[in-house]
Amino acid sequence: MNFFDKLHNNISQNKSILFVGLDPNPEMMPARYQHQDIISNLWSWLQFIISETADFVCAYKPTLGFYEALGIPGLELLQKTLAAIPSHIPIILDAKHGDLNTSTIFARTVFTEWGVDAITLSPYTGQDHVAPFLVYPDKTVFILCSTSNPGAEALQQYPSKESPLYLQVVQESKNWGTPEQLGLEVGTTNADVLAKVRQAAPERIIMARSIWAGGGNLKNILDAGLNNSGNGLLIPVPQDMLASQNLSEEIQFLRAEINQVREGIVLDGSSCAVWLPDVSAVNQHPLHDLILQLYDIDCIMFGNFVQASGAVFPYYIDLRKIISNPQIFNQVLSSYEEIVKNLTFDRLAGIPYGSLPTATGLALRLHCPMIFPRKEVKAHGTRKLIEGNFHAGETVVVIDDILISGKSVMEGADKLKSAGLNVHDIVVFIDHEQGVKDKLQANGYRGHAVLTISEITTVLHQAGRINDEQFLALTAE
Ligand SMILES: O=c1ccn([C@@H]2O[C@H](COP(=O)(O)O)[C@@H](O)[C@H]2O)c(=O)[nH]1
Repeated sequence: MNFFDKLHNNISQNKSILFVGLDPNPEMMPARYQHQDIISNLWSWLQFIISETADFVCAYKPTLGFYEALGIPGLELLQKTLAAIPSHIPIILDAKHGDLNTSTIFARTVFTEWGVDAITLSPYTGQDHVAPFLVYPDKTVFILCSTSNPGAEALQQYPSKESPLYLQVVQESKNWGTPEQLGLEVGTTNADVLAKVRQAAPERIIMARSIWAGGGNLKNILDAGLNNSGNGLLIPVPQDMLASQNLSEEIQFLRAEINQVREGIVLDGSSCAVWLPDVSAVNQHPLHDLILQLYDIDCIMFGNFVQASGAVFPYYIDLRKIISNPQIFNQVLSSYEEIVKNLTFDRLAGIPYGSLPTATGLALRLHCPMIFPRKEVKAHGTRKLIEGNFHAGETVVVIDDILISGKSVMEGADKLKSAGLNVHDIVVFIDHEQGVKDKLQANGYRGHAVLTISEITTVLHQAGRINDEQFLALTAE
C-alpha cells in the first residue's frame, strides 16, 4: 500500500492527524529509564512511546540524525524501531541531510531495505537531489520549506516578506512531484507562515513542525494549515509529552482538542450556503494540477507569438520542455494513455521532433511497436521516409503535441498512408479548437485531444495564474 493510502487509512481509523517524532535523544530521555546502558534505556523508552501512541497517531517520524549519533548501535536501534512500528502505520524518515551524489543509493536503502514510507528532504540541491526519491511510486517525500530557527529568517524571508524564499520553495517543489508524491514540511510557530503555504499549495499535505515552541496557539495553527475539508495537515505530538508517564491519556486529550477544530471546519463547510471545499474539489478539472505545473515550467506562455502560418496568437505552447521534467512528463504520458488504450492499432507513430519522446514513452508503456515519418528524407543512406519496421496494411495511431491548423500532423499521417499504412486516429495533447478537429475529419482522420485551450485557460484563470485581462484576451481569440 502506498504512503498516502496508509496515511489516510490511519487518519480515519485512529481519528488523528497527530504524528510522533521518534528521537532517541539521551538528553530528552526521562530519568525513569536510566538504569542500563544508554541504548537499552533508549530502546525501552521508544517501545513505551510506540505502544502508548499506536492507536492515536497517523504516522511515526524517526529522526535519522539521533540514531546516527549513537554510532553502529544507533543504526541497530533504528532497525529495531522500524520493526516495532505496526506495519499499517506509515513511517516518515526525517533525514534532511542527504546529499546530491548519494541520493540515488540513499533512496534505495531507505525505501527498499529499511522499508520506510516517506522521507523529509532539503530543497536546496534542487530537483536533481529529490528525483531519485520520486521514482519509487509508493513513496512520498516531504520538502522542507521553512524552519522556526531564528537564524534561518534571513534566508527564508529573502528577498522580501511579499515573495519570500520559502514560498518560492513551495512553488518550485510543486513541479517536482504530484500531491501524492510530494508534501511540504513547515516548521513555524507563526500561523501566518502556515496560512501562506496553505494558500500557495491548497492540494498538498503539510507536515507542521516546531509549532509548540513558545507556547504556540493550536487553534490558529490548525485554522491556518488545515485544508477546507479539515485535512491536509499533520501535527507533531509535543516533545515533552513523550516524556510523560501518562502519554496515552495526554495524547488522546490533544487528539480530541484537534478534532474539535477539524469538525468545526467540516461543519462550517457543510452548513454554509457555499460549501466551497467540496464544490471546488468536485468541480476541479481532473488535470488541474498538471495544467498548473505545465504553466509553472513555462510550457504554456502568453504574449504575441507568430505561428508557422504567419498568424499571431496570444499564447504559445511548448510541450518539448516536458522531457526535462520526468514527473510532469509521466503525467502527460498517463493522460495520453487514457485515450490511446481505447483505440485499435498495430503501431504508434510520433510526429518529429516534438512528439517523438511522447510516442516513445507511450510505446514503452503500452508494449507496442513504434515508427515515425521523417520530417525530411535523407539524400544518403537508406533514404527512408518512415523509420522503424512495419508492414503495409497495418493500422497506425499518430501521436502529436498540439493541433493548430492540423497541417503538420496531417502531413505526417499522409506520409504513413503513402507507405501503405492505415491511419484513422490522431491523438494530441492540446486542441487549439476553432474547427481544427472538423478539418481533420474532413480529411478522413478522427482527432482526439487530452485538453483544449479553453480548459487550460479556465483552470489558469481560476487558479489565479492569469488575470482577468489575460483571460478575456484569450477567450476573445
Ligand atoms: O503553440 C504552438 C503552436 C504550434 N506548435 C507547433 O506547430 C505544430 C502544430 O501546428 P499546425 O498548424 O497544427 O501544423 C505543432 O506540432 C508544434 O510543432 C507548437 O508547438 N506550439
